Amino acid sequence: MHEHELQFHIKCREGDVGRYVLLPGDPGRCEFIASFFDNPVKVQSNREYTTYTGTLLGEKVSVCSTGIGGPSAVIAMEELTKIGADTFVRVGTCGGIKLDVKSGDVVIATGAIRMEGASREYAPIEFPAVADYEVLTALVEGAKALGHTWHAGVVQCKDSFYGQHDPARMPVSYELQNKWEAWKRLGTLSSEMESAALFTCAAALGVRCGSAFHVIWNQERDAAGLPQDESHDVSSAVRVGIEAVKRLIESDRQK
Ligand SMILES: O=P(O)(O)O[C@H]1O[C@H](CO)[C@@H](O)[C@H]1O
Ligand SMILES: O=c1cc[nH]c(=O)[nH]1
Repeated sequence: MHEHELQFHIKCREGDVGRYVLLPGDPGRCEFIASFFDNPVKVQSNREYTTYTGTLLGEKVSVCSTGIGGPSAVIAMEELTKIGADTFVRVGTCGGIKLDVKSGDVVIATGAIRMEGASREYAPIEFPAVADYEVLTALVEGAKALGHTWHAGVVQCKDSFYGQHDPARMPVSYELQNKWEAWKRLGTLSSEMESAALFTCAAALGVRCGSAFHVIWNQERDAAGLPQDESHDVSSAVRVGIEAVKRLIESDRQK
């Protein structure tokens, strides 16, 4: 499929999106993210993929939702790359694992555990799913500038949301629970679903990708009997993502 052609899933073509694209999972988050752009326009909506384009600092930027999980996320990345995007910032939600990661905090992924399927079709399992250094740095600088409570480190990705939340119910509980214990001992910050596939796909395509998340809750704090809220306001993570894109635009202009 060529760049001038309408892409099969996102239904966008060359010219519809900017070089910089924010990638939320939830299509319902796109309008809010686009409200930070100048002159945002809804470009398309098909399946889980809703796309808006506008500008930041005079540069064309877009937001495109990816749905839940690695398979649909890498379809978005593949098709957006074909029509000119080369820098991706996932803005998602996650559940905390490390005890000091609390509801309402922002987590920035330095790398992602590949306990999912899509990345295995891009790289052997020995290849690490890591964030692009420039995007990662921009996200950390953005979080610091905005004064949010943030953490940077490894996140875990999986394909089954309920395998994370109710592992004992699964016939493979012996595997899920033992691995979860390992992620805890290894200091893993939180769990989400798309970054491992996106980071690995980005490496295969030669594009840049990083991720920032709003922490909804922390099941390990619950298990430890620690105080715990549940927060669904994703605006801090979105602002960190927008701030990072602005920083990337500025630093790319210096190159
Ligand atoms: O809020 P989003 O970006 O969808 O991210 C997280 O939320 C979904 C699960 O509820 C998964 O997509 C997970 O990665
Ligand atoms: O606990 C959570 C919260 C958001 N997304 C996940 O995958 N897990």
